[in-house]
This record gives sequence, C-alpha cells and structure tokens, in this order.
Amino acid sequence: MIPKYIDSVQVKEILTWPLVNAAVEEALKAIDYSERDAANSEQSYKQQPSRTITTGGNASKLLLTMPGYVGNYNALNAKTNNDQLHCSSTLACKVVTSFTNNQNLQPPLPNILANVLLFDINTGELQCIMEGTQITAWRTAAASIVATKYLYMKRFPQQFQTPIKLAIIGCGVQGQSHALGMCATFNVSEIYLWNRTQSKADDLALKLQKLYLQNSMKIFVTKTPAEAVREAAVICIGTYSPNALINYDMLKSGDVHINTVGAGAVHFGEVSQDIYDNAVVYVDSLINARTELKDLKANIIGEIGQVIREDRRTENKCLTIYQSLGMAAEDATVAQAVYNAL
Ligand SMILES: NC(=O)C1=CN([C@@H]2O[C@H](COP(=O)(O)OP(=O)(O)OC[C@H]3O[C@@H](n4cnc5c(N)ncnc54)[C@H](OP(=O)(O)O)[C@@H]3O)[C@@H](O)[C@H]2O)C=CC1
Ligand SMILES: O=C(O)C1=NCCCC1
Repeated sequence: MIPKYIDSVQVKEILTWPLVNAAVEEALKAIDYSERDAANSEQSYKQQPSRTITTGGNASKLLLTMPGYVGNYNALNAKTNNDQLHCSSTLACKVVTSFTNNQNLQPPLPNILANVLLFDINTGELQCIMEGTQITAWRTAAASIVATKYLYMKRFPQQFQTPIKLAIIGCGVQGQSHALGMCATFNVSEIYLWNRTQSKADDLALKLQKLYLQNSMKIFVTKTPAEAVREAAVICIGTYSPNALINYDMLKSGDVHINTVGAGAVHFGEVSQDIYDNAVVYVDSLINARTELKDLKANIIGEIGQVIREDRRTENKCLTIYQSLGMAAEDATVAQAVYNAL
C-alpha cells in the first residue's frame, strides 16, 4: 500500500473548533491502558509511552517521536455534518521538531514542524502521512479549551455561556490558536493580548477585530504581561521564555484559571513558583508528567481526563492550572478526524 500524503492545505480545510475540541476531549478522557477495567470492554482507552526527545546537535534543535493508540473512542463524523458519533480506534505516531532559530530565517519558518503517521489498525500498514504543524497548533489550544471548560466554566450556573475576560501571553503560533479557539468556543467579553514583540499582538488584535466585528468583545493590546492578566479570569500562556512572565501578585483574586503550554526545553517556567504554590494543578498525561515535570514543585492533583470521567468539580474561588505537555493521543484522534473527513 502506498501511503496517502495529506498536505497542510487539505488539513486546514477540515479543521474546525467543534471538530478538534471533540476529538481532543475524547483523547483526554480515554483511560490509560494500564488502568483499563477488563470487565468494561466498551471503555475508551489509550496507550502512549513516554515520547523520546533527540537533540539535533544542540538544545535549540529537538526531534520528538510521539507514538499513541486510542481504542474504542467516539469520533465525530465531519463528512455527514450532523455531529454523528461512531466508535473508532487509531494507531498513530507524530514526529515533531522544535528548532527555535527557525523564526529568524528569511523567510521565517515555524519553530515547531510536525507530521503525523496513521497506521491501518488491522494490518499495521502505513495509511497516510499527514502534515501535522496545524494539527499541533489546534490540538494544543483545544486541550486548553477542554481544560478551561471542565476546571473553570463548570463553577458557574451559566457554565459555558459565562462571559469571561481572557489574557493571552505570547502571540506566536500557540498564542494565536489559543486566542482564536477560545473566542470561537466561549463567550469572551474582553481579551488582553501581550507579546514581547508588540507587532504580533497588534496583528492578532486586527485579526480578531475582523472576525468579531459584529460582536461586543473588547480587544486590548498591553505593554506588559502584568497589565494583560490584571483583570483576567482565564489566562493562556505559550512562550519560549525561560523566566516567569507572570507572578501571583499580578493576578486578580477569586476564580482564576491558567493554561500554560510552553517554556521550551522544560515544560514550565513561564509561570512563577508563587503561582504554583497557590494553585491546584492538572496535567494532560501523568505518565509524561512523571518524567517531564519531575523538577516542578507543584500540587499536581491528576489528569484532566479524570475530571471529565468522574464529573469532578473544582472549588469556587480557587486558582487552577492546566499544565500542558502535549500528548500523542490528541494528535491521533485529530488526525483520524481529518483523515475520515477527506
Ligand atoms: N504543550 C504542548 O502541547 C505544546 C507546547 N508548545 C510550546 O509552546 C511554546 C510556544 O510555541 P509556538 O507558539 O509554536 O512558538 P512561536 O515561535 O510561534 O512563538 C514563541 C513565542 O514565545 C515568545 N518568546 C520567546 N522567548 C521569549 C522570552 N524570553 N520572553 C517572552 N516571550 C518570549 C515569542 O515572542 P516574540 O514574538 O517576541 O519572539 C513568541 O510569542 C513553546 O515553548 C513550545 O515548545 C508547542 C506546541 C505544543
Ligand atoms: O506535544 C507536542 O507536539 C510538542 N510539545 C512540546 C514542544 C514540541 C511539540
């Protein structure tokens, strides 16, 4: 079998926030293979060994291999356009590079470049190679959206309709997809954008203005991260900053939720220690957290998937963090949804 190649144009045509959010929620809530209940064969489950990280000469050049299997999960059928769910299983492997000098090239390239390999579940044959750069941008934001939905929105009687003030710290690829995804999914009343190089925040503000012309959403570009988060109830931060960009004193009191997705070589650091000291922390994958977050001093309660499965509530007036590492199961379910739609 000659594998199909699905390029970024085809991928982009299929991706929508409802499709990606639903696929990522399935990946998050699938139970870990080792904890699967043998009596419940209907249960969705996943197996994703720790990813490998290979250095390509120096720490600015990384290659990550991310294999994953998700079994018995509900996949949206984008083709039928009627939100019909069907049971699906997917075996996939994402290969992704993080080359932090790419943005300085002329013309610049994204720092994160990815491809997802999808395998035939019966024969193991390689079915397709799918350009995965967009998938990485969208699925990471979608995981933060799902985390915000379950850790923050559920605290309010109006749930997902609750108006929120949102801060985006870092307006690179991740910042943009978080801003676009959050605004497409939730009732964002005010959005505050900060980026080290202000022109990127200005460009994102223009894009949002065009998209939400008819809407009463207020858009602000701020000079400092502190100004951006002062009023914010939900904060998304995705940068390569090795130093904390926000600290506890900058936050408003009461209900605040932070999605932190970046920091480069280690998966934390853009948020200060005093924020972790005052927060309850959830992750996407505890298996990966054990290795990749081993030096993080934080009260890690568990996985977002457990919160979804057990319909747990976080307390009101509490500071929550979703610490995103990125996991193969998300890439698998999103790539499968794209493949099914073509
Ligand atoms: N958890 C997950 O699943 C994933 C995590 N990531 C991580 O997300 C982060 C962002 O990735 P991505 O958006 O693709 O990268 P981009 O290169 O598109 O954006 C990088 C952003 O970081 C900012 N930045 C870099 N250094 C600093 C600094 N010292 N202080 C303040 N801001 C800084 C840049 O600002 P400027 O514009 O001024 O350069 C830019 O806003 C990375 O750490 C990446 O590893 C990425 C994919 C998935
Ligand atoms: O999950 C991913 O994909 C990535 N995570 C960390 C940075 C590189 C891409």
